[in-house]
Amino acid sequence: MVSFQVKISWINLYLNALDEKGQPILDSENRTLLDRVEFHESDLLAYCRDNDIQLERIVGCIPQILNPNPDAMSKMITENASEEFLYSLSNYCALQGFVEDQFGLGLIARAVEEGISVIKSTGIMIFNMGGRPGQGVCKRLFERRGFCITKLWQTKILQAADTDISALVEIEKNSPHRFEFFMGLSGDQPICARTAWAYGKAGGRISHALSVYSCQLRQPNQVKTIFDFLKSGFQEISGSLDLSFQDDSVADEKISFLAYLSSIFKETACFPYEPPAGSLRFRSLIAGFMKKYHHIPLNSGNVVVFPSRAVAIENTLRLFSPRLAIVDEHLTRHLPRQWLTSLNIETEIDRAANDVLTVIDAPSQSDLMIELIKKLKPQVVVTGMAHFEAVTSSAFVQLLDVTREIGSRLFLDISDHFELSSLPSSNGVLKYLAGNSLPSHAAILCGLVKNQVYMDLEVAFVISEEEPILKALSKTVELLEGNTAPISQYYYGCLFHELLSFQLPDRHLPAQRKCDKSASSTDIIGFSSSAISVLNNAELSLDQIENSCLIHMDVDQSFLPTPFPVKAAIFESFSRQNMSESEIDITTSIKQFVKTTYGFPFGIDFTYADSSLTLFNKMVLCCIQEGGTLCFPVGTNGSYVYSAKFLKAKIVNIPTKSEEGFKLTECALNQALNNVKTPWVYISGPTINPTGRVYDQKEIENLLTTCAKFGARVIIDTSFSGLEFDYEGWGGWNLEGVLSRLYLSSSSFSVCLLGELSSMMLTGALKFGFLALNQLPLIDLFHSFSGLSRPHSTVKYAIKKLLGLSEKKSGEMWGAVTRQIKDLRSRSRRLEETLESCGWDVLEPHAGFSMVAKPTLYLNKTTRLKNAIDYEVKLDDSNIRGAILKATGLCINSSSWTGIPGYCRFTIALEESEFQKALDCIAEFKRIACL
Ligand SMILES: C[S@@+](CC[C@H](N)C(=O)[O-])C[C@H]1O[C@@H](n2cnc3c(N)ncnc32)[C@H](O)[C@@H]1O
Ligand code: MET
Repeated sequence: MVSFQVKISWINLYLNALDEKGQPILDSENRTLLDRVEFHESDLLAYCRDNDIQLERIVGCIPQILNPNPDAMSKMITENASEEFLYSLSNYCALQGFVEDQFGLGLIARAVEEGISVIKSTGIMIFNMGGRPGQGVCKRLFERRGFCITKLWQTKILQAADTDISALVEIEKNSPHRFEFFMGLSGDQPICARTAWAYGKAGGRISHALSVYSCQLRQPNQVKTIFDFLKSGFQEISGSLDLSFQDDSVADEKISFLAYLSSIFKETACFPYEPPAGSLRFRSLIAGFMKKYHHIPLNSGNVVVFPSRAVAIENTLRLFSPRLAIVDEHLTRHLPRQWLTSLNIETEIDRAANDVLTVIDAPSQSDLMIELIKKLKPQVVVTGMAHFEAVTSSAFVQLLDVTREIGSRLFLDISDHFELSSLPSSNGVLKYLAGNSLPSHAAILCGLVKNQVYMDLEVAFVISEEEPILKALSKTVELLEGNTAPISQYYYGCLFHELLSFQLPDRHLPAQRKCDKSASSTDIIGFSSSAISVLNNAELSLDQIENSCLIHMDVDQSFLPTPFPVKAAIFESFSRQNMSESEIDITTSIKQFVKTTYGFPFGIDFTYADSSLTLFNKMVLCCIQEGGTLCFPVGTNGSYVYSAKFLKAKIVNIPTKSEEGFKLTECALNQALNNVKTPWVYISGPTINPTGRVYDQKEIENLLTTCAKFGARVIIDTSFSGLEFDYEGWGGWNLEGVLSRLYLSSSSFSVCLLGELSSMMLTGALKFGFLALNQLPLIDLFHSFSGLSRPHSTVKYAIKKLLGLSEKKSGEMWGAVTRQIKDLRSRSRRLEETLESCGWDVLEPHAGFSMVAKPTLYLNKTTRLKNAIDYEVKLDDSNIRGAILKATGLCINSSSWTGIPGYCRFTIALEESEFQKALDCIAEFKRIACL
């Protein structure tokens, strides 16, 4: 209220508080109104907010029509403001910067948002709401902010004669929205503001609905957390927020996730490292849920997380590479088309030569499935369960028995019967596992596929009680997917957490479980030979040892602070509902991006995945199908090379030289391709990972020209680019001219562009990979491998938004990227200095967050390492990784990973304090090794 109102209100209060004789009127508690009422001058609830007053009730009757003279409202309210102006304040409001302004409800919206921060959890807000915008609009204002509404009263009143409704007419002129008036008090057909205004002008009486809303927050603390976060600079997003759902439990799910996201964005600047098997917290929560709700004694180590059920099934089949697998017909849709044939069963010899896996579809009804298993004797069975069989454990027991007898591995999919509910219905498989341990030949697969808030937001997990299987599955995720999108793990982690906090700690000791007989190990299929060789020899991520904190300079991910626009885009993507196709149409943006960034207007088919590694792997499969040979320059990101080996690709390494910064040259490429029949050349660029060197325009033109000469297929991987230190000096790429020319000269030559936007867009854990293809047979072949971890629509929305922001060569996003590049450059220098002073020879990087160095001082040195056990080791360029890890807890990649003899790899996009610790570790290692 404004100041003169305060004075009038006091007068009114006295008139009400005293009787005719001037004596105080006492209420039942012997108090007067004077003891209970205060008046303060305040812009809406500012007084309460500034004085930390928490309210039980907020009652408001405030203007809901824009002033017909918008300039009037921008005047300061002063003691000597004109009477006319002060009067107008009781009827009109100004634009408030809320989406509800478009209905004149901006002031109400602001009052509600201010109310959220000052109301007590059980408090109630009561508002007089003119029904002119329509009941739907009025209710939505509250509901999308997490309120439930009770209508206390409703009537129809004449439009106040002193209030000009022409602002509403103006709104109707510029939008399809129609307000709701009535002719006289008895009219029951609504008329719009324009008609009402004309009718009123001509002497007619117009009316509108008036309701009294009583509003209460559904999840007060969580909604307060969300708005608290939005107020910390993310105000613009509040227009997108939509917390209303038909079903209360769905609304609660969204509210609790957004509150969780608010708190992590507020507290932490970056997403932490998560192991490939899945976030430790998430896996512990899954295990905790199994323990508390289903009495199955599992721990986080029994759980491996996958991006989706389809990916889990395909990857598992690749790990075992069985001759024959039987897969539930509902689960074969995303398997490679090449597998879905029965033609190979008979011709055992052909099969061995082609190394093709055959998958037979089967109905999930257990008697039919069992019959098929008995007849066909598959090595792997993946099946779900019919609904009528899922309640008791008998069908599961039968499946366990028959697969054990035959010597098949069983993966049982319980996705359709798994409920994330505080009262989960009976589930035969889980009931069985409460009393029996899971036999070694069986594992449980579960996709979380029933999301009603964010359709298709999927994560899957596999449960096993076999250590080697769990380890191998985790490594398979690492090799084929890289990681499971952390944001999806956060989402479901939040749900599990809510369910667990709902339950009292279990005070019963877990029941003794029976140990099931296992199949004899000779009968049962083991991992494929390529899998064994990669799993045993590849330098994959190191397992976090409980309670020890490893420092990861061996992960291709940025742990630098997530900048403001990125947080905003992610939060907004989860705030929304009903996104339109155009808002998540990422292809237009990516097309534009590759055209302006690399001069690559050639893509006709775009595919997206959670990571570029996943897309690369599908390309490897295409290469294998075409009988091609993958050619990697020496000094390629080890993860790519290991994945190609795991997938059994034919591989040729093209030599690179130290004096050329381990860059691929035309000459070396020429020599190598001379001896390869169907070459597929992998080029990481413009920025090369791991060396951090850059190919300039001339260099890439020469390389492409050579590739074209041999009709090679080229995979240009831009995933690590966009953070070049000296952009001006380097000048960027424009491939359009050279490729147009080369495409004319060779028909089998083709270039596909692979990329990932996380590093250059600073999205950290929010990964988004794309692949642009432009040759038809290859496109068809590529799509025969459809089992991809596809980015969720929220990711597409956020990435599209950020791409839009990045296009502007100014503004907050641009500033953040520029700062990041400067920061990485200075870090690369700091690391270089430390390494040089500790006896390493560094190859100075020119871009990105990965660099290589040679441990010259340490090679062939025999060192005594003191750790849990003392041991002596003669250091070389590959065991130095283990030695540094044991001595200091720092993880780097050795030369086995970089492929460059002598050179180890370091990533530098660590959280600042971690980076400093890493530098200390390098110095510490020198002290230890040179004792
Ligand atoms: C229709 S009158 C209602 C008066 C009285 N409260 C009642 O319910 O009868 C609307 C009131 O809202 C007040 N108002 C308008 N904008 C305001 C703001 N930003 N902060 C506080 N009060 C405001 C006006 O001063 C006016 O007293
Ligand atoms: N006379 C105003 C109107 O018609 C009421 C102002 S305060 C809710 O909306």
